[in-house]
Amino acid sequence: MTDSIQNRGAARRLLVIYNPTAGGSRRRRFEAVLADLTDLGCPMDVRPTTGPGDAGHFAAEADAAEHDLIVAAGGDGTINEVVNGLVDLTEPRVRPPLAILPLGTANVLAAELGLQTVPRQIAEVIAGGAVRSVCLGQARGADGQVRIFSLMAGAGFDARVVDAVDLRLKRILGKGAYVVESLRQMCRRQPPPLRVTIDGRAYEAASVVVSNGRFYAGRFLLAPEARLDEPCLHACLFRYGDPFNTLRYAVALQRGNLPVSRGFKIVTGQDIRIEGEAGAPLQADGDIVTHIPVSIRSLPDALQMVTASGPGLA
Ligand SMILES: Nc1ncnc2c1ncn2[C@@H]1O[C@H](COP(=O)(O)OP(=O)(O)OP(=O)(O)O)[C@@H](O)[C@H]1O
Repeated sequence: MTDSIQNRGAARRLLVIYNPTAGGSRRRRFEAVLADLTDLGCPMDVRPTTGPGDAGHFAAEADAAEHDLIVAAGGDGTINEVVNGLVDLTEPRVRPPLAILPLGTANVLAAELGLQTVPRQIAEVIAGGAVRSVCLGQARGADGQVRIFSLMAGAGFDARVVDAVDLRLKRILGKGAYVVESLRQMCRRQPPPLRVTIDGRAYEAASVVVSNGRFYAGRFLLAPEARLDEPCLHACLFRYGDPFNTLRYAVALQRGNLPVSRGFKIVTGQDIRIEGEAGAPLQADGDIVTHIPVSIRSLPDALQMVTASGPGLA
């Protein structure tokens, strides 16, 4: 499939799955990219979503005979839905590769793939960027449902923040809403530690983020050795959960030195089990998808993606 799309010669035929509410509506960027794609000769069908779930259904219905590429236009949540629609583990069939048009607040996957927010650059990557295999993660939660993630899955502090963040405030403040919720969560009761088992070895942590890529919450460095095209998950273990250390971790993340901070450790692995207080939430790619206990594993070469030459690729 990769070769056929690159050797076809003709402009890529696109199916654009568009979340009009992403990032508090970045309509101008969206329209500028579509205009540039038209300039570059790409024929396209645009399918706007009307609510949660649509993006996944549109992706699952995509037909490689009609479209050469799916373009997920939205934030990391929309991209996650599209990825879950494209990767059907029970009934594998040929589906078009995925490109992204970042319109969200954090756009972590765009950062991994080396995409900027300049419309012309985004359009050029969609129209002509190389197609590569990337690895994904799979989380099976307490409800038995499988959810796929491209970036990360987290339990503990960050999942509680994602779970409780005020979505109306997010529309107004963007990332600032997460800062407000983080401060609120710091003042709340600290739950018992998580037990994280990585390829058979057990660890204890206040929080864990299982990362498939390098970045977190934008372009902040979390797991420097992680690469999307390598089949290995990086379990980032936060030993402490008290307010002082949580604040210290947040400052270190901002400064780029979290990976060498005291009480932070990265353990790589393929199979990861997270246990702890029953019913505690698990976030994947920035949305709550299930609850612990959860089993996570790496899915090698699970998806074809259009990329620039980003830092998140080996
Ligand atoms: N038309 C729609 N109306 C309301 N919600 C939608 C619609 N389409 C998709 N959604 C939901 O919006 C949620 C958030 O979307 P998305 O993550 O793309 O944007 P964002 O939250 O602004 O960006 P980021 O993830 O970078 O913070 C998704 O989980 C998706 O289910």
